Amino acid sequence: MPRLLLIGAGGHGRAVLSALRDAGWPEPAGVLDDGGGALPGVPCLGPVSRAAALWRDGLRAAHVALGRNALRRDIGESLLAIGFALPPILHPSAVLARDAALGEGGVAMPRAVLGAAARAGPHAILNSGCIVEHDCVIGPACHVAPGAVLGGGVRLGAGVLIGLQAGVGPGLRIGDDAIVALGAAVVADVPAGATVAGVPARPLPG
Ligand SMILES: CC(=O)SCCNC(=O)CCNC(=O)[C@H](O)C(C)(C)COP(=O)(O)OP(=O)(O)OC[C@H]1O[C@@H](n2cnc3c(N)ncnc32)[C@H](O)[C@@H]1OP(=O)(O)O
Repeated sequence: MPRLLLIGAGGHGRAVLSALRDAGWPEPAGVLDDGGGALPGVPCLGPVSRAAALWRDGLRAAHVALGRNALRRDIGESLLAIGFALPPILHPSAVLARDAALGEGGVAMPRAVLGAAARAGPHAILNSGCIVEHDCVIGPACHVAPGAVLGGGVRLGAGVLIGLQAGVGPGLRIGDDAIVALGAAVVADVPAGATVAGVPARPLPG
C-alpha cells in the first residue's frame, strides 16, 4: 500500500480518508484541492495543477476523491497520463466477490457489495451500503450512491449517477451520463443523458 496523493478535500474526500485509515493504508502524503480545502491531519499541498511537480518529487500513487463524475474522470485520466498509479481502495467491510473487479481509481466504501463476476470500470464510486449484483458492468466514472441496488446483469454507461437508495431492475441498461434520482425505482432502460425519478421511474423534464 503506497502513500497516496489525494485530490479533493470535500465531503467525499473526508469519507475516502476515513476508509483509507480503516483499511490500514499509510497516511496520505498530502491533498490537493483547488478550493484550498483541508483534510484532518493531511498536509495541504496546493491546487491540482501541482500534481506533475509532486510526481517529479517522487510521489507515485494517487486517488481522486471528488464526487462529480466528469471531474473525477478528467483529473484521474490526467494523473494516469503523468504516470501516477491509481490503486483501487476497498474499505475492509466492503464485499467483493472473488471474480469481481474494481478498476483503477475506484473506491468501495463501507459495506458496499460487488457481486459475482461484476465489473466496475475506472474511477467508480461504490458508495456505502450499495449493492451491485452479479454480472453487472459499470462504465467509467460512475457513482452508485449509498444504499442503491443494481439487480443482476445491469449495465451502466460512463458517468452515470445512481442516486441514494435507488433501485435498478435486473438486466436493464442505463446510458452514459444519465442520472437516476434518489429513491427511484427503474423498471425500463434509461437513455443517455436522461434524468429519471420516481416509482416507477419516469424522465424529469430538462
Ligand atoms: C454520500 C452522498 O451523499 S452521495 C449523494 C448522491 N446524490 C444523490 O443521490 C442525489 C441525486 N439527485 C437527485 O435525486 C436530484 O433530486 C435530481 C438530480 C433528480 C433532480 O435535481 P434538480 O435538477 O435540482 O431538480 P429539482 O430539485 O429542481 O426538482 C425538479 C422536480 O423533480 C422532482 N424531483 C426531484 N428529485 C426527485 C426524486 N428523487 N424523486 C421524485 N421527484 C423528484 C422535484 O420535486 C421537482 O418537481 P416539481 O417540478 O413538480 O416541483
